[in-house]
Amino acid sequence: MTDGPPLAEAVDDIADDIATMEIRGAATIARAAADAVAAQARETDADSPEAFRSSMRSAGRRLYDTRPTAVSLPNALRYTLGRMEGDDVETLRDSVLAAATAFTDRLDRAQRDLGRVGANRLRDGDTVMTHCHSTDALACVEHAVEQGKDISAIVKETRPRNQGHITATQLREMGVDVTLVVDSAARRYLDDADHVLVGADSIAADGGVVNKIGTSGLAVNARERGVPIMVAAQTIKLHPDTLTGHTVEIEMRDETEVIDDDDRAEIGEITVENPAFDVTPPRYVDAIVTESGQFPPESIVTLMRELFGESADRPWEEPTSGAAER
Ligand SMILES: O=P(O)(O)OC[C@H]1O[C@H](OP(=O)(O)O)[C@H](O)[C@@H]1O
Repeated sequence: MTDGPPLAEAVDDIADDIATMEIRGAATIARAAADAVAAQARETDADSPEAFRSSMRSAGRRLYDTRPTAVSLPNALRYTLGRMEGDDVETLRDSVLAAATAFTDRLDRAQRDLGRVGANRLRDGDTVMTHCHSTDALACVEHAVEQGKDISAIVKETRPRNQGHITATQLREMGVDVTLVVDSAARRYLDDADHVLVGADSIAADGGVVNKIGTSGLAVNARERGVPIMVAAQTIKLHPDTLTGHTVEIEMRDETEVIDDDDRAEIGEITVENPAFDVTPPRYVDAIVTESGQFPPESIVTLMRELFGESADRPWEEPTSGAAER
């Protein structure tokens, strides 16, 4: 719970579901955040413009504090809260609802357009190796299949939460042949792969790709084997804070995702670490596929500047004292 203006039930529910990963995947999180913002705008009983703005910021902070790594979440808040305008409650409410709808429409369009670009990199008969579960990455395969290409997949299970099982299920629904392997078998099976295809939770200004833990090791092995590494990431994955030198916070998740309490007790005193993400340096990435085309990682900064300028707003934060409220 957050101190401050009351939150719509949907905001608390969605925030809890993001934190516990009932809702997961960067694009899905962004959509859920926009839905939560819309619910707050609809349901708040704020009766003055100031109270309305404060209530929306409060919802934004509750959502922002759930998971730290996927920038799609703050970018969803930037888009929806950043377009809040008006001098009365009804106009403010309408502006937020319109922004939330526009944002989710853009998400759908971006993933479709990105899928079309990514599919062009896949040839008939190709095999992709996947890591974790990414809707952006799967959009590329789906589009290639729709083009009539025969695509196979080697799917890494992706410990500790086994999101590879979701990938395998969805690829089968597309009619793709799937071979599921444990993470440690990846190098052995890279010889059978034509591409490594992964998503991203955040992309830094230097082209570094923040994605599920294990991506960087996979990329290094793929480079050594000569297998190209393709990252599918719509532009809401671009992390504007990195333009000004900030680093991306890597989420550390609960130890019980790695080992249950009984097994742990049996082993004796140990330290357990569970980072959810790692950073793949740009030199191991061949292409970042976005809805605006594909980019070598080193030039992604140009796109980032175009979209965000030089700095990133934080419209969920309280204005500093003395600053005029927009
Ligand atoms: O936006 P889409 O492409 O669906 O997902 C992007 C990324 O989000 C996931 O994180 P988590 O499972 O939420 O920790 C994975 O790391 C995946 O590559």
